Amino acid sequence: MLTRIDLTAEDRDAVAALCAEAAGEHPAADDPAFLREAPLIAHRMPRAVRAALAGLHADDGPSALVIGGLDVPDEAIGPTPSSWREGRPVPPAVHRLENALVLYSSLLGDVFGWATQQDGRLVHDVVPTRGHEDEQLGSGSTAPLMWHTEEAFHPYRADYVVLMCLRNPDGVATTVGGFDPSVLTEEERRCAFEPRFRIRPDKSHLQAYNAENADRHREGFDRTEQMNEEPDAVPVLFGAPHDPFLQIDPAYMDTAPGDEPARRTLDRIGEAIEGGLTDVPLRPGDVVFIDNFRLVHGRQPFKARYDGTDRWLKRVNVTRDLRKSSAMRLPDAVRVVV
Ligand SMILES: O=C(O)CCC(=O)C(=O)O
Ligand SMILES: [Fe+2]
Repeated sequence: MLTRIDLTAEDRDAVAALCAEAAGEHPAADDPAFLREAPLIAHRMPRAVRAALAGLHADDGPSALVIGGLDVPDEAIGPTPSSWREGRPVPPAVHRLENALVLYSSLLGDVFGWATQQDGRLVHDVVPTRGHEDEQLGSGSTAPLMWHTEEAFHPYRADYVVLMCLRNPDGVATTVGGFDPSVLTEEERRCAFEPRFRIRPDKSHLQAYNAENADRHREGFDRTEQMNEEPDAVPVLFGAPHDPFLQIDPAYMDTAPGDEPARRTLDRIGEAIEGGLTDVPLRPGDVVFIDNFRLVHGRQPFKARYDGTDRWLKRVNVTRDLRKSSAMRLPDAVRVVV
């Protein structure tokens, strides 16, 4: 399910040099000119990095990859922000690490964001936030974050979710799991491929969690509201019957009232996933790439400290084809899906 490579000392220096060079030329990791150039710069990444990401992209082996070994200077990155809204301006050491995240990611596809999440930012902060402890959100803590497909509700969800660890003092694990369709009966398999399931947006896409750009992104909030009130019926499995893709988020999902076979099928898939979850405790400098069509992910519970030393991840969404969402993007923000 998961492979891991660690940068050699030489490769670590090479990656750091590219990130520093880019930081000298572009003001931020989400700067449009940097994003435009990132695939080109990434051609100069060490061969081991390019080979590992090409392997994931080929889609014929393990569906998650950890690239470890980036240097994270704990002092220089500053305190863990208390929410995704904080942490600006980005300290130079964090800017360079965000560059690494974008450069790695651009070897897989196009980095993009959501108008309705973290105010349309492309590089997200995943940090525990006061008041969210028991929420099914990246900013939760005491409650386990139930495994899910990222943006399972959305037709243009990421092909890959990429998480970079800056800090994780208690070794809290990200969970990763896949699904083996052979556990289903023929009838259940047919049911899973039929549009009998409804997936709602998670709370991070609600306007209340995104106050600042509410007007600019009105269309996006209206659409998510609509998806929340009247979710389309979708299948839970799609693609090749013998090797299906998965869209599932049990915490935000149901079946039509009275559709017992669909309920049973969903439960069966859920049990199988649950039984095969793997803990991936990220260390500072680890970047995990998760194939969001094949694997689900979540997080073990933990106790937040709220003292600037908390667990801190950076997250980007990557699509293999930004064009497919063109009808749902803002004209002046080509990488933001509304
Ligand atoms: O905190 C984690 O390890 C995962 C959180 C998560 O699900 C996400 O950021 O999409
Ligand atoms: Fe997630």
